[in-house]
Amino acid sequence: MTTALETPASLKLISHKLCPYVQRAVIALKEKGVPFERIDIDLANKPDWFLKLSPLGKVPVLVVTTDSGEVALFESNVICEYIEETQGGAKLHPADALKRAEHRAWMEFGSAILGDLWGLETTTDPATFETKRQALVAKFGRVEAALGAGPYFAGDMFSLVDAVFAPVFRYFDVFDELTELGIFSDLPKVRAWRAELAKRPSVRTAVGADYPQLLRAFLVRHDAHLLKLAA
Ligand SMILES: N[C@@H](CCC(=O)N[C@@H](CS)C(=O)NCC(=O)O)C(=O)O
Repeated sequence: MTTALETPASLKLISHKLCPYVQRAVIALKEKGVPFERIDIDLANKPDWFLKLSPLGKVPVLVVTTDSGEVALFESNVICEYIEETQGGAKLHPADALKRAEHRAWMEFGSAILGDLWGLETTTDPATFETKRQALVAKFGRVEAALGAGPYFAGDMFSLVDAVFAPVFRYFDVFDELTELGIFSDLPKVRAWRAELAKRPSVRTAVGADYPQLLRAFLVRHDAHLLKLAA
């Protein structure tokens, strides 16, 4: 069935520079070569127009304008799926339904693992910090076990799983450096995958060379207790 939504006239991504959920949508758009407008907002002082658009008050939101009007899509994985379904360019999902479902499951995993990190960020107790750290190490161990020969999650094909995990790794790298999480030391396939993702032009544009510096400053400002835990 063809609907008006399948031919958007314009795409506007409501964004925050440091948000790894936004970055996965940017990567998908860049991989497809789709023109879009990016509007950064201040999450500490959300504008009213944004709160009207975003049911959860979270970025990203993709505002899709068609002949019938505007639709504000939220949830980054849903946005990525919409981009994949409606835009030409390289395919970012496998053609096989079972493989595609597997990929979607790993996209969810990539979101959940970010949530686990944020649970750890708010911890002030060293014992809880260590328990959560070990849980993360175990989860990345599952990622290691799921990886094949590379260079990407699905071999030669860059997919939405790669788009989801590339910003996750960039986020963890900064966090790892500040707190000595030591998550990746025994995970050679994850390390190799992470290095390949960092080279990808879409990832470099979406995450930006200044990202580690900006995120580090943000974490130090908002999560100063972590530095004490790591000391
Ligand atoms: N499940 C959401 C998560 C998005 C999310 O947590 N975004 C954060 C920034 S990285 C946000 O907007 N936080 C603002 C808030 O919660 O007030 C998605 O995948 O899009």
